[in-house]
Amino acid sequence: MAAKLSSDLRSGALVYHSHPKPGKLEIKATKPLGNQRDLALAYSPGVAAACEAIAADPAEAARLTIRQNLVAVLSNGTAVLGLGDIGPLAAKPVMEGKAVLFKKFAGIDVFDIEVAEHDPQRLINVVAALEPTFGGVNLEDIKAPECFEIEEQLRERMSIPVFHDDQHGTAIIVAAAVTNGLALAGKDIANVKIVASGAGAAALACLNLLVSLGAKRENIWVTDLEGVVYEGRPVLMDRWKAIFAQNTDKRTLADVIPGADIFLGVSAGGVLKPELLAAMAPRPLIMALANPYPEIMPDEAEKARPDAMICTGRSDFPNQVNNVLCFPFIFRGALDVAATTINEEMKLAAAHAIAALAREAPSDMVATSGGGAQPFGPRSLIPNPFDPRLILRIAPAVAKAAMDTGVATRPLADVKAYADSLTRFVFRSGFVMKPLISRARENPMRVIYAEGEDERVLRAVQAIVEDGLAHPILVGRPAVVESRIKRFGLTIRQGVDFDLTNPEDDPRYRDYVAAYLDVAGRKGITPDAARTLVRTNNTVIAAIAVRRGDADAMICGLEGRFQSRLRHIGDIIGLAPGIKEMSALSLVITSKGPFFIADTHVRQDPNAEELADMAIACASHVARFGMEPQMAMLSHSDFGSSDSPSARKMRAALELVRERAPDLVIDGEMAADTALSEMVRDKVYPNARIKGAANVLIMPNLDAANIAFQMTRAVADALPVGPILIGPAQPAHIVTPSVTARGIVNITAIAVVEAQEHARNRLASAAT
Ligand SMILES: NC(=O)C1=CN([C@@H]2O[C@H](COP(=O)(O)OP(=O)(O)OC[C@H]3O[C@@H](n4cnc5c(N)ncnc54)[C@H](OP(=O)(O)O)[C@@H]3O)[C@@H](O)[C@H]2O)C=CC1
Ligand SMILES: CC(=O)C(=O)O
Ligand SMILES: [Mg+2]
Repeated sequence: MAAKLSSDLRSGALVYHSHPKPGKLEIKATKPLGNQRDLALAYSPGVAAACEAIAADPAEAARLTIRQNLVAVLSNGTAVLGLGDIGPLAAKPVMEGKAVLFKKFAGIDVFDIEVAEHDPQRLINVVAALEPTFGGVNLEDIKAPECFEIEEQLRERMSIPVFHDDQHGTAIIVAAAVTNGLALAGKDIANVKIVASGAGAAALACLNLLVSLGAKRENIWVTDLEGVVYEGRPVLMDRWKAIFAQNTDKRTLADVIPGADIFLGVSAGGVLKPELLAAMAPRPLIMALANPYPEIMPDEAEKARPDAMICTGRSDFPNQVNNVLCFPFIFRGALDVAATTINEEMKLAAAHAIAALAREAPSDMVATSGGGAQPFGPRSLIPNPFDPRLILRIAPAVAKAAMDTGVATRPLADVKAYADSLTRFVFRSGFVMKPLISRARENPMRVIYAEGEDERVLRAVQAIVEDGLAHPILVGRPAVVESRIKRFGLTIRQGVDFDLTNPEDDPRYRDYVAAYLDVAGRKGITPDAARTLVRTNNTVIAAIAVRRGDADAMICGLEGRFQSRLRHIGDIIGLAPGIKEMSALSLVITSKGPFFIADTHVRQDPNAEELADMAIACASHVARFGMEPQMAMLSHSDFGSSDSPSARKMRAALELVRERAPDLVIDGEMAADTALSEMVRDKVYPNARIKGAANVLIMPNLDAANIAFQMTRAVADALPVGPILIGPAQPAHIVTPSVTARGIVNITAIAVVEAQEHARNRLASAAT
């Protein structure tokens, strides 16, 4: 008997589904509906314009409605996971689940549709009639053999992709796992023996795709509820199964499994008994993919065959061979070129992209998803579902295959630009960071990382090197860095991809001590203290490297206190001309857009002068993101409504900015809602200079700034970038201990672009 769900998982899942409100989905409006005019545009009479445009040209539906991004996840509930024919209502949680995965992994909107219809022909009519609603149809958990006929007919009748996920999504990911598993075992697909348990939707589609990859039909043995599928079997046969019928007197799974290189289980929990594994070929690939209970639990399989590579469909074991690795991305690619179908070439392109991705070094984002980030090997034959590169690799490959085979009705002008644009689904910071990432790549500078042994830095450096953003220098002990790189399965190499400064043994040690004494000797630092610090304090080492020109920018702060890091940077690197004190600008990316907050980390209670300096300095940092700064001096007071000292301070700061930088778009003093909503602002002070939502919020003091920043992060699930340190003479940034590897990549791009500007300024001043 297969293991059942643990009571902890069962009760956790029921709470997850019922709280805080029932189900996993809701409909969200994407347009404002706040006044009479919005109503007239969204609905009658304005909506008629959109209707008439589509009536005149149906292609306009892609521009004026959600259709091109909307997929039906449709089931009649006849083969729900491995739970069987539990009916359409009980299938609804699975369909809602698929909808969430489509949205989460590929930004595709889904209506889940559960149809109470067993009759294939009537179901076909229902689905075909839905064509005007959707850009694609994902058929789900419809049992074999009816599912074959249903899909076949719908593909003929409909001009949008119809894709039975249990067949083809599963087949694609199985093909990728088999490709990689056989490569590791050193076996050729043409010679391997494959034994399948299950002869339904998933099994037959997987076997067909394996045959197109080179597997020999005579090497494939299929079993189902009746046992071995053999020629002339009188019961439970259909024309799709018959393709794999063998001329044999073998009748059971136990009869056919000896010598098998691959066990493909897409049937039901617990059907593969551990004692059967002993007779399998060396280094067998065991795919126990029934959900939620696999044909054999991995621990049992491992005990019986320690040399086996084991996959399941579940997320709580390594090697999750599940169609979630495919369906969001194959639809993304198909929808983005308005493909009329998903054909064999598109499926093979997806399978190859998935197999190839697993062989790349693991991604930093997988490490933070809790899914583990194992390097390619028997326990990591295929990518983790949280691997952000899935969409970046699969969707463009599929879109290109659709274009190459002539089924794309809206071909892409530039596949590379399309692939770049997909980063918006991966990194919430992707769009906002894009201008800086592109500029960093143009001229990567040397960035030194004080905490060069930290896992997040190493994972970030892998991404930075792959993306060509910077030449990293790690402060760290070579043996530690080396062993961690190996442990995390990264491919970066010292001396090739990054340089190393070893605090315990660097030939420049004496010079660094001398350089440190040069700048800090007059601040009470004795030579003895300097020698110790230059051996033990990695922030000091990184800062001296920047000062001496051994690096162009530094990043520190993964551990320790912000203020002590700041002091070292101030002492060693010093302040840029015209800057009296440093400050910190933080970016938060929310669902309503990005905005900057200053000063979130440095100055306790800046006066009007200091606030004005800070606002002017912030503007150039914001401009690097390709945004026009719309700045607001924030207060509890709205345009003079209060005369408190802090309101007067913000008014005075505004006046100073206006004198010193008259072109800056800035206004105040104003409350936060006045700054963020034009509608509110129009009521308070319609003549304000800023337009739309302010994107730079200058706060009256550190408490206000830091609280606003942390609250936005927590309440709005906003993504932070920074803090960006403003004011050091050369680029230096202090991240916070909660930073992720992606956060380090982002701040690196910022530092590189700053360093490029410094280099240009140095050249310009040398020339004059
Ligand atoms: N990991 C993944 O990504 C995926 C996993 N699956 C899993 O695969 C399984 C099958 O799904 P699907 O193909 O859609 O369903 P189908 O109903 O189309 O097929 C089920 C097949 O399994 C066979 N079967 C059922 N019980 C047993 C048993 N005790 N012993 C041997 N064979 C059995 C059936 O035999 P018969 O033909 O005789 O009725 C049938 O051939 C499910 O557990 C599902 O969760 C499916 C899709 C994706
Ligand atoms: C994963 C999936 O689609 C299934 O088990 O049915
Ligand atoms: Mg399914």
